[in-house]
Amino acid sequence: MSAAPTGTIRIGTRGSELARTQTGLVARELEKRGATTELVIISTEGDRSDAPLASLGGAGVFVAALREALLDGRVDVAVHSLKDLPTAPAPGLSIGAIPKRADARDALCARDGLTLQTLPEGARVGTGSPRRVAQLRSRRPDLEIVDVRGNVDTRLGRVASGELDAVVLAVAGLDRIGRLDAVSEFLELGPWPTAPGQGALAVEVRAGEEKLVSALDHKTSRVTAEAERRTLALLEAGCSAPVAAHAVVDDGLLFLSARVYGPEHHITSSHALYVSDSKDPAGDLAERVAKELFELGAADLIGAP
Ligand SMILES: NCc1[nH]cc(CCC(=O)O)c1CC(=O)O
Repeated sequence: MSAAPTGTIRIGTRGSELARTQTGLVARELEKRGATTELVIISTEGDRSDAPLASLGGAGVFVAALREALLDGRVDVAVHSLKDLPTAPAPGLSIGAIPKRADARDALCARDGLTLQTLPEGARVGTGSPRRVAQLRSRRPDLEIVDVRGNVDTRLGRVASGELDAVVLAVAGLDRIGRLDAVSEFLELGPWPTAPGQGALAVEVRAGEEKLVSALDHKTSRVTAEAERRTLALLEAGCSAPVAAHAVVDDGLLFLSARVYGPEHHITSSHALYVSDSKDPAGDLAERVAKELFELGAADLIGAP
């Protein structure tokens, strides 16, 4: 592979439509600020294989190939969906920017405009996420939940073909690929909190090269996403754990609510603190919330089969 022309920022992306669109958004923002960019598509084991994700080593396979390309110097920037990034820091790499976050909600995409309430008894609903499975079970124990994976378009196609009655997807992803038309019900974050970091992008660079992208960083998006992800890390739960979290900043106050789902019930903890009262508001708040979740029995729920 030849070196990039001087001054061109090479941005690595997965090949899916959603990934390319997300990367395009970041490229455009960098170009607005005077950079020249080039998209480099990195195909990953997760994209090439139909094997169950868990057998490939989890969602981390999508991330690992991009990180290798960064560390090898094949690309200068990698764009990830923040919720797909493991919470452990990657040696030699750094999240240089978390741009302004999109809608963090999930949506039901059902045939004929059906909602969670109006889906017929025993309807077939597709999702691959243990959190979404737990949420569906708690709202509608009668539904038949079908394990699905693949790109957003593939999942929507299984509803269009009649194989499934509905799928649950992130609003942010649907919006980015122009498929909000498929939504039959927006699921509000109070009753239906979503994955830590959902709706946010992570712009990763080699450590020390943060300046390349730091202009794209959005403070509020970073502190809220970080509070949610720090909670996940403290719970020692991975990206496939049935954990939901939602943080907002309002009038200088950072609110964080996190929920852990078990087979029979869920537990929730919510706290708030003034951002200006702490050197590490996201970390401090996450600690309070995680501590309370442990007191409520989180360890048993996360360990439950
Ligand atoms: N796990 C796949 C994934 N990773 C990021 C998004 C959507 C975009 C986002 O949440 O930022 C999706 C699809 C989905 O969950 O519907």
